[in-house]
Amino acid sequence: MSLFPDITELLARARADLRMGVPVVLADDTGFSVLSLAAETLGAQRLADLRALGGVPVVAITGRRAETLKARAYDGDLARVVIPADVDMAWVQAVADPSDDLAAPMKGPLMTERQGNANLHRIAIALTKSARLLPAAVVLPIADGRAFAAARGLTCIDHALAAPHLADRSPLREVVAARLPMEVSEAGRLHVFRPEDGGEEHYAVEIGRPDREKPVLARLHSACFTGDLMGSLKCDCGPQLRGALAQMGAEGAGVLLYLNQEGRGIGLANKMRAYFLQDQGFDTVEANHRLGFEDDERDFRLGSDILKSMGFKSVRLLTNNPAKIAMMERTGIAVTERVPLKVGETDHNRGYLATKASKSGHLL
Ligand SMILES: Nc1nc2c(ncn2[C@@H]2O[C@H](COP(=O)(O)OP(=O)(O)OP(=O)(O)O)[C@@H](O)[C@H]2O)c(=O)[nH]1
Ligand SMILES: [Zn+2]
Repeated sequence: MSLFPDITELLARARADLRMGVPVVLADDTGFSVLSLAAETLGAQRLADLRALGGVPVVAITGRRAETLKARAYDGDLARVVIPADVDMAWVQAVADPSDDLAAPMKGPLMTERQGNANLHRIAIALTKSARLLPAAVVLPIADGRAFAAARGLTCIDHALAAPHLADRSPLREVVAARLPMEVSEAGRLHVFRPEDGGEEHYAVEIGRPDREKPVLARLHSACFTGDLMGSLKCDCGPQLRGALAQMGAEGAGVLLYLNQEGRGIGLANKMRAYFLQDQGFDTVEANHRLGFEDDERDFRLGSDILKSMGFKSVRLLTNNPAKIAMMERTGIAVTERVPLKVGETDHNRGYLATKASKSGHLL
């Protein structure tokens, strides 16, 4: 029945709910269900109301965050930290947010759950990540979640339907393309791609009319508000963006994908949290881990999705990142040449570039 929202639509709704601080219900096929809220947007009243339901609420955090907090992650990739009855909102937020880890370390040991199934907690964390919030969810088991959700107008997510969607990217559709004369080339065109799941749109800037049968000069650029637009000296994104476009203009052909994966896929707010940690002495990778993220949360497969839908089969890829080359090759876009893109080293980003080379395998 097409007048009911499908799982993609329900997930989009759940992301919006979590960003606003509204709970969502997660349910599996065994009759187990939980109420889940994003730790970042949890309000004091909702915590009190959650407690009034009875049972033991936990904060589900990633294994990365658990490592920093020295909490035992019995589920491997995540830990279920019990919320003691006598703590307040600030405690929950300190579990999720590393900003005060050094100034006001949490008094441990944190108790983590070992029994039971963490599948719904895993979905809860994945939802907070895809909502670009801190990767931490307050989770409480409830009886008959589907009826609970229906009675309160809450979004209810079915585990079996949601799991494959959260692990994969959503199909993209080209919405529009139009001529865009630019400084580097008057023969520019901007294409806008929209995912089915209500997520971020991505763009392709096509320069000239590249031959689809030959390798095209291409760049997969990830959004960096601070570097691309503000002239930040902390990274090399702005010069890379302009350098890539200039080279395409000079050659008369190329395609630059502008992927809205700000902060290597963690969003601008989390990237700024990472910058706050970097000012405390952590490097770019350590900062991501302390927040509970992996080094790089981007999905480059959508780059090959866009290139293929534009008719390209092979690329000369402007990059220093071997992961991008590997992902293109694995997803059916041949990389005939790596074109190095070394521009914009400053006193401020020298350490950042060195960390990317030593920890993330970037080519110098
Ligand atoms: N989380 C996090 N993201 C950052 C930081 N500095 C820059 N970024 C983001 O990193 C991404 C940079 O991506 P790219 O320019 O594609 O860089 P790359 O993966 O190094 O690959 P190439 O530039 O192709 O060699 C952008 O999304 C930036 O917003 C940081 O310190 N932390
Ligand atoms: Zn940047």
